[in-house]
Amino acid sequence: MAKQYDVLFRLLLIGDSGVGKTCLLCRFTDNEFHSSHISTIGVDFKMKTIEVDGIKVRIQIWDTAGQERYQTITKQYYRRAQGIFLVYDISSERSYQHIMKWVSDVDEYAPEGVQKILIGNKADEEQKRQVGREQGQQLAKEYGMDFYETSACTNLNIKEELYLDTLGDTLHAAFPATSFNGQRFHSHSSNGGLF
Ligand SMILES: Nc1nc2c(ncn2[C@@H]2O[C@H](COP(=O)(O)OP(=O)(O)OP(=O)(O)O)[C@@H](O)[C@H]2O)c(=O)[nH]1
Repeated sequence: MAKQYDVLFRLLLIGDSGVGKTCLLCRFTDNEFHSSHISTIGVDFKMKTIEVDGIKVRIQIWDTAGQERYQTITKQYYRRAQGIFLVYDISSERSYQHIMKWVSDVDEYAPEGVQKILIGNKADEEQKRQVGREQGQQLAKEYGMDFYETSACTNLNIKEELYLDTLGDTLHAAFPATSFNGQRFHSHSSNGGLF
């Protein structure tokens, strides 16, 4: 049977409960949005395969429960991640304040040098905004992270570039001939679940 991919990357979504991690994942992989909040139990994942300059890149995106009671389980997944999205909700100052705690968990449990990306989600909720864009930029700068404001609801900034930015250096190291400027031919998704 033909090999289904050339390289596999694991990305992890972390952040407080309710910031929109599951919705971001559903947008990434299935281009869907659900308005209900069903808290993730433990860990879940979905996959997406994209083709970059002829290289089949399988991206496994892990969605972790934000609730404190699952932290022992979720932290076990940090060490296998190549990229970590730290998510807060722009309408929740509290979720933004907690990013410091999530960063210290990454420092403790993830491999050294893992790519970190700060995400301010729910950017469509302008009227309820409690966290300025500059605050996000400032925090990202402080910790050496890239920063995006997104909306899983309106599909703002949720595109392949978001994770290709994260993985670009790693992919380039594995396939030096790849420029990442080539045409992306197709992508498809599949689901998987744990717990
Ligand atoms: N307006 C708006 N609502 C969103 C957005 N993303 C998620 N939500 C809503 O926020 C709520 C929580 O979203 P989830 O994706 O379930 O949150 P989570 O971070 O996975 O939560 P846990 O699984 O408990 O950790 C749901 O009601 C979503 O519909 C967004 O970009 N904009």
